[in-house]
Amino acid sequence: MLEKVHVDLPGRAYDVLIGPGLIRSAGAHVAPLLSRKRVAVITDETVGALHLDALRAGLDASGIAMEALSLPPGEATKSWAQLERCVDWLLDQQVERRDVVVALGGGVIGDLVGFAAAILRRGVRFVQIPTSLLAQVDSSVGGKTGINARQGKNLVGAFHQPALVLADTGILGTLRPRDFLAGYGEVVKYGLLGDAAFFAWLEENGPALAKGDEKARIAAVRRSVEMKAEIVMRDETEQGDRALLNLGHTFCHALETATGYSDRLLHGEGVAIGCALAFELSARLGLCPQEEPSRVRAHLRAMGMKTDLSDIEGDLPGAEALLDLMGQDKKVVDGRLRFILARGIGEAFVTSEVPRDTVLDVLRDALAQRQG
Ligand SMILES: O=C(O)C(=O)C[C@@H](O)[C@H](O)[C@H](O)COP(=O)(O)O
Repeated sequence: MLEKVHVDLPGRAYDVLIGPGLIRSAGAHVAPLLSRKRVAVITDETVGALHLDALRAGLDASGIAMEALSLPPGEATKSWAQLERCVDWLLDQQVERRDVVVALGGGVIGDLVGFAAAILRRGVRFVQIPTSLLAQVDSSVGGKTGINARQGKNLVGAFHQPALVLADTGILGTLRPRDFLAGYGEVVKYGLLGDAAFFAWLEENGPALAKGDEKARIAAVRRSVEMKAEIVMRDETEQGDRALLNLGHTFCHALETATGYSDRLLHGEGVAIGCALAFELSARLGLCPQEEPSRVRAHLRAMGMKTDLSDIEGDLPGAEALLDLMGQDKKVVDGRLRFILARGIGEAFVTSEVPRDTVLDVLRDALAQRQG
């Protein structure tokens, strides 16, 4: 029942293995990468309590010793302070250039540990063992690593590809429903950006997938990773096409900064809301019929997901302030915002031809609904 997606980057090719039981069999997959039989694992306290013993047993079965560091869970861990802590600990463990660091956790741990590996001794290999749906379908693949800065999300980082990704779908059942659905926001993104048939499949199979249908989960993770791998192989460092993977993220990152990277809004929830706003903006600009954003929203609602700004509790800044936060987006060129818009479901494209006033109108209307 194991699926494999190969990310074929010259000199940095790697496999993404997808299926149940991969943590318990991790040793067999990691062993070929090792020059000595030990690894340094970094995780968070929640994931560590659930999966560290299984990983230790899985490595031990292949004679691999492990040392582990557990960090606090949550987006606030993607910080300078925790980066320093990781690097300091890895140096204390005398991790050498030919060793392998393992990131066991969700997107926060994968991004942070990947960045620590990228700068440790100018680059050490790392293995991603993503434990959230979001990390399995998105952040563990493609080599974007980094931390957040006071000025915005993911503003400090490096491209550093993993040497292997083990996406153990058997453990997705340990996720809180809220975290599972947040990850599903990224799954929907793939259908919206480039595969209308996949989006239609999600409309039909999303509810079963959320309830725990293992076959549907594997199929969704596989298709998402396949789409991500295709785009990353075309454009590893986001000079062009890779920006498509940022659908919904310009809005999302501004909202995450506005809500202080807190529990008020999980990253995947922001992506879902951001995708709905990107489709709304596309319809306002006459790029697609109004039925398209309505269909996007209908699916997110049917899945019980956050869909609109009115689903975010507490205060939000005004439209102008949100637009200012978007100005920190990494896609900005010569001070001009670039958006991922769509001519329809599955037909996204990158453009900087977006009038500021139309974006403000969309934001103002979305904010007005919160009062309504
Ligand atoms: O891998 C990519 O490329 C993506 O844009 C995937 C995003 O879903 C992901 O959240 C990424 O970390 C955001 O990248 P950023 O460059 O906008 O920080």
